[in-house]
Amino acid sequence: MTETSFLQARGISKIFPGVRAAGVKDISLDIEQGKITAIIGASGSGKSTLLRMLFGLISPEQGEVRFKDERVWGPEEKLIPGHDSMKMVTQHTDDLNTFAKVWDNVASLLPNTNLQAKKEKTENVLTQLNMLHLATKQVVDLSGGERQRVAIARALVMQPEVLLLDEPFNQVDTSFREGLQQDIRQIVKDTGITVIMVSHDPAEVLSMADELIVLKDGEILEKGIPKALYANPGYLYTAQLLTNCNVMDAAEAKACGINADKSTVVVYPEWVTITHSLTHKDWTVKQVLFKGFYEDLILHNGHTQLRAVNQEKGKYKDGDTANLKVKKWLEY
Ligand SMILES: Nc1ncnc2c1ncn2[C@@H]1O[C@H](COP(=O)(O)OP(=O)(O)OP(=O)(O)O)[C@@H](O)[C@H]1O
Repeated sequence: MTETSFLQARGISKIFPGVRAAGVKDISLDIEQGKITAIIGASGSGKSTLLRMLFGLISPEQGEVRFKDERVWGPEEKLIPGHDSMKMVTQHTDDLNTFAKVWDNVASLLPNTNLQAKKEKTENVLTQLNMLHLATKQVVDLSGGERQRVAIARALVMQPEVLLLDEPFNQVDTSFREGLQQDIRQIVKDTGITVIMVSHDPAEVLSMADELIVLKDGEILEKGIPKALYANPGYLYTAQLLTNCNVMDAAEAKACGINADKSTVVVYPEWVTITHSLTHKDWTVKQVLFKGFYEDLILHNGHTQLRAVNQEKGKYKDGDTANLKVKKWLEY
């Protein structure tokens, strides 16, 4: 078995009939063991369908999914749909028993054949997810973020080889989200579990994933490691998924000092440097948006609007004139 044959899809398709026959079209991919792979794409691009096919919840109409060189069976071929070595967590934590304690929600999934092992496994997983202190609380008394942790603990206690996460942090507020993301990264490091996640959040996929797969209209547009894809996305679509970038035509780019060969120019906000200027009055600060440890400046030159990151908070106010320089840009 080669390293790349851990989990693989070969030419899988699933088209849902309708006005715009949508779904997943002829996808082939290899998921590396012990890594976090994130599937990103616009709404309706087929992310969830792909994840569900990898798990065996949807049968491909063409092609096949293989896990450790064996076919992943679809729901028609298996009594309990979903591969036994995989577990999936979505944003809907419906299968939690809200009136039972956290401990029982997790432990109840394990057999009673070895009570000591049952206790140890439950304790381990609650410790890994930093929720041992909540063990005796009823789920009904937990916050949305804590409930998501219970759902993940229930998946992990079964010691799956693959954990599939379909936007599991959607309902979780930012502070909770980051803690959970860190814990999952740590669990991957400690246990070697393989994670495949679907997410809309650029910050989340960039910080968590080892590999990104970009889906567009049911097909893989490109893939790569987050740093490389962020720095040099092959498509405008990817750049817009990964960052709130400035998109201009060649004439607008010229006003920013860019001589572009192609028709579309992309400038990330952090690639714009600004200096106060009393002589160059081309650009005016239209808005200063406080972002915590930095500011976003919305600059205007009469025709073009540009978003720039400013680390020197308080330096600019609405109406200031500014000189700007673009350090880097992408052309499409
Ligand atoms: N059971 C279904 N029946 C009909 N069409 C479906 C079904 N499931 C998905 N689709 C369609 O297939 C396309 C892909 O859906 P999917 O949920 O995989 O996309 P997604 O990228 O996960 O979207 P989102 O980010 O909005 O969740 C969409 O156009 C969707 O409407």
